Amino acid sequence: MGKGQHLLRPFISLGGEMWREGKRWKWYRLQGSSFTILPYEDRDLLLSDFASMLTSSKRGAILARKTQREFQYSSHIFQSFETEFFLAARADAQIFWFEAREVEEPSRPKVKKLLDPFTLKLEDGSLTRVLVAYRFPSALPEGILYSLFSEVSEVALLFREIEHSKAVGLVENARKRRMDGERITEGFEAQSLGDLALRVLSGSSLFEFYVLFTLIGSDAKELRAKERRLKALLKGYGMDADAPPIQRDLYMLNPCSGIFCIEKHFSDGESLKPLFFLIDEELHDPNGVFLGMSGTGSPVLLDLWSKPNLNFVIVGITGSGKSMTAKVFLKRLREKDASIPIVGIDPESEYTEIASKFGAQAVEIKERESLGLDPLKLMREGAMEIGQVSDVLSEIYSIPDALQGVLRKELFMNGDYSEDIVEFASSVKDPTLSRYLQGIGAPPDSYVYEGSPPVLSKSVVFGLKNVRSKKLKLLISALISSYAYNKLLTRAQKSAFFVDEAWLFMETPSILSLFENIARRGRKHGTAFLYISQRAEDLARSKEGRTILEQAGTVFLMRQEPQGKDAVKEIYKLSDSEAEFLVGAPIGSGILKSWRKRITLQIATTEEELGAFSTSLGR
Ligand SMILES: Nc1ncnc2c1ncn2[C@@H]1O[C@H](COP(=O)(O)OP(=O)(O)OP(=O)(O)O)[C@@H](O)[C@H]1O
Repeated sequence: MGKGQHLLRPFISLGGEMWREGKRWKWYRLQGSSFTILPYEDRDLLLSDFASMLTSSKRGAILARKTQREFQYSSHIFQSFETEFFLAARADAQIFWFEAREVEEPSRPKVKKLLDPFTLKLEDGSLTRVLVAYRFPSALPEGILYSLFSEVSEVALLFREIEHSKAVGLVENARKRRMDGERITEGFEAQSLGDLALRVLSGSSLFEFYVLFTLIGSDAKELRAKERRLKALLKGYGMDADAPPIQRDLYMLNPCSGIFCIEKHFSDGESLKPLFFLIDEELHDPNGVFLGMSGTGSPVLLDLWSKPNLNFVIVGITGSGKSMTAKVFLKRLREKDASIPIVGIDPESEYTEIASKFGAQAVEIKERESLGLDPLKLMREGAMEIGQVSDVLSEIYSIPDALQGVLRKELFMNGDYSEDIVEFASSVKDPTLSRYLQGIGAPPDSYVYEGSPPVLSKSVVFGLKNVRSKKLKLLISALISSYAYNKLLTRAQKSAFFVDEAWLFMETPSILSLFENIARRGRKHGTAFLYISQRAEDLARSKEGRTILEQAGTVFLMRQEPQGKDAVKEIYKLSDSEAEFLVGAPIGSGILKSWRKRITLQIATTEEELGAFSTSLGR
């Protein structure tokens, strides 16, 4: 379209008033949220807040601004985007939505000159063009404006409440004219007029509103390309926008230039809900560990200790990037604070090779090696409770329910009189129970119990790949985690305990519940519990597994099997599209849910990390 035609557009009209009434504005910074991946009920709440904020502000502007930033981790620079949201409202309005915080008017580069009627040159040398939406379809998908951020540097919604008596007159008039078959020119096409009239007549506020898009380019070519792409995007939604020749005013969020104003559009608060755009995916815990980039390109910083619950669950199919996530997290955690001890249970010995990267000692456990993990001694040291010892032994030695009470009683009565668990097993009076416990005194199990336990320095990862028997793997994991937790973590102020391949334990509820117990006690000692697993759907089937999944303050959901997605969908109340997203999630990405926040996340690794932390298969 030739530029001259802009002047003929019907959306500049005469009769403007000053929009911004001098200096009686207050600016607020508003908090965005990851609207698009929230459950429907949470979205509805946000939309209602949005409508309430408009109604209470009465007149103002909501502004979203995207800035490209460089984010540095170590010596690596990552390109990131930050979206900031502002509200300009009348000084007497009470604003408390979206964590509104009063701020100075956000500074922007000043206009240097008008290059042509549709292009501004800014002080920083960039070129700017402000487009105004002049056609809206009768139904808009929610969050639409947010989807335009790929092209647009700023989105602004200017709104002004129409005095009620005037509003009633306006909608009545428009309705009459429509009934008379007259063309509606005043922007009522955004919603069904009948509904709007009803709502306005029953007391809803009517707003005059404008939607502005600010494009910024380093030169005319880039600006033109952005404008073309934006218009194409808008067309897809049945919207049109163009640049009117009052660019200086529009840049200052003023829809009028002297007596010229851009064409008015009207809506009530309810119908403005789809224009909600306070959307970003940000998780910036102060002092958090850098994990990667959110879906909106913002760096994600996670501080587990700032959450009311320190558990961190990472679930995804094999190869989705779970261990990479855990390794990167642990390494960067230690870089931030070298005093944090880490204990890890590593059934496939994936971490032992690289344990030094997060300052941990690697203990590779072999099957016929004295480990000194005597449950009686652990009990005496306070690392395990009688109930836990009895549950673990019952499961490992397949003791029938009827005899479990007997075992517990024996432990209670005679535990203290036996030197060690082998002696205890041979002194058990009940002959049937005694038969079940025979394995305790014979190899290979006896190796687990005899000798002295490993001397542990500050942090340790136990690799269990060489323990082939699943039963022994489970037994050793249970005992060694209790031992190490008690030795290393209970005295620290902050610590981390991780279990990879946690699905291995799903058939042994006693061990899961031991972990769960560590997680629960961990809160008191500041122990962050990382629980890394495939097969979330299988885990969710056991009571203990489900508790761990449900109660984690932070969860990273990575790629899921099509047939397995339903469990995570149900537990974490995911929408259909989120569940679908997880089925196709690329390596290293997924949905991170941390306390009240929910974002999509791509784990960012440096070359060095990728090289060091990839499994041989991955490499
Ligand atoms: N964020 C990432 N960026 C790039 N590549 C990655 C990322 N995460 C993982 N990978 C690659 O994918 C491979 C598999 O990842 P990883 O071992 O973490 O998967 P996993 O989910 O733990 O699998 P398993 O359950 O089999 O242990 C890695 O070896 C690495 O090469």
